Amino acid sequence: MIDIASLTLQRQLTGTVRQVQHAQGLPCLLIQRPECEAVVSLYGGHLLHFTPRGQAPWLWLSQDALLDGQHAIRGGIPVCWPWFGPSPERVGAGKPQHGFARNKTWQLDGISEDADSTLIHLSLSDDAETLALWPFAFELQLDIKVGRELTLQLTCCNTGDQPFTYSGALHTYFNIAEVSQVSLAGLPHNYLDKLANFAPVNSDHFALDRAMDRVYLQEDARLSLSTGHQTLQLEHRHSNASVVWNPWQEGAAKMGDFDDAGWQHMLCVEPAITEDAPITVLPDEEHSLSVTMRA
Ligand SMILES: O=P(O)(O)OC[C@H]1O[C@@H](O)[C@H](O)[C@@H](O)[C@@H]1O
Repeated sequence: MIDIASLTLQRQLTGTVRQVQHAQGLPCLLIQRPECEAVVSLYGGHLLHFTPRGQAPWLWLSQDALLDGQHAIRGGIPVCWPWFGPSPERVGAGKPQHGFARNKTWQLDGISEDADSTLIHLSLSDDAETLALWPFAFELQLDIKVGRELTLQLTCCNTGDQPFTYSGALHTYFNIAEVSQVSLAGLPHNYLDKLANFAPVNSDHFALDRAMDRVYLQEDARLSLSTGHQTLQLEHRHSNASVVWNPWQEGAAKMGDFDDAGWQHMLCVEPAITEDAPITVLPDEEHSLSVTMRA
């Protein structure tokens, strides 16, 4: 979890939002409200931390996460866009896993506050670097609403004159008390097992007792996740899959930014648009992927 004491105050932006800098250099927004506390990194448009008052943090962040603004951040909610997973054929081989949005610095467009929530508006547009990876003009908007509950809405607008096709995910790392205490309800009985070359598997029981990297094909999932700290209701919108991932001990050990004990305290449950059914956005049109989480 992020240490709020490692954030240096730079500027009070509104009654509930301060611009801060993490000790490793990352520019962030610290949101403190009577209902909750949250930290958003402008690098990646990345929610690092969300804790409703009186509860355990909802999100896991690796103790070894690289918060230097040069590397994708291990934990929180990375934005995977404009593709999910390895670069697909239509994009060309050898491009960054999960797209480029998580490795770009986003712009703060505005902050709206009301009696029970704060809404952070971020955006990212094409530039020479993104056009070299993916030759389309776009504006990507991320609205993060924090209060007693949490909503993220990722909207991509086609600002060019060619249609584009995308996949993506809000790659949420949940903070769990202990792997054996996790339950996840609302999944279909079939999934594609990425650890077995996407083999279809039929199973009516979910237990977090091994490495998993699963694609549950389901539109607009309604899931109930018991983390051992609390039970969260997850409402995915305009997604076609829920991706469930835990690398387990061996997998985590291969990742330099994954702390040794971390795999026992995290589970990713990700609203995703997968390459099975990517979305095409016409010029001047837009598409949104979103999630709401409530205890
Ligand atoms: O290490 P990365 O690029 O952040 O990806 C982490 C994981 O993200 C998951 O969403 C994928 O299903 C996994 O296959 C992948 O290993």
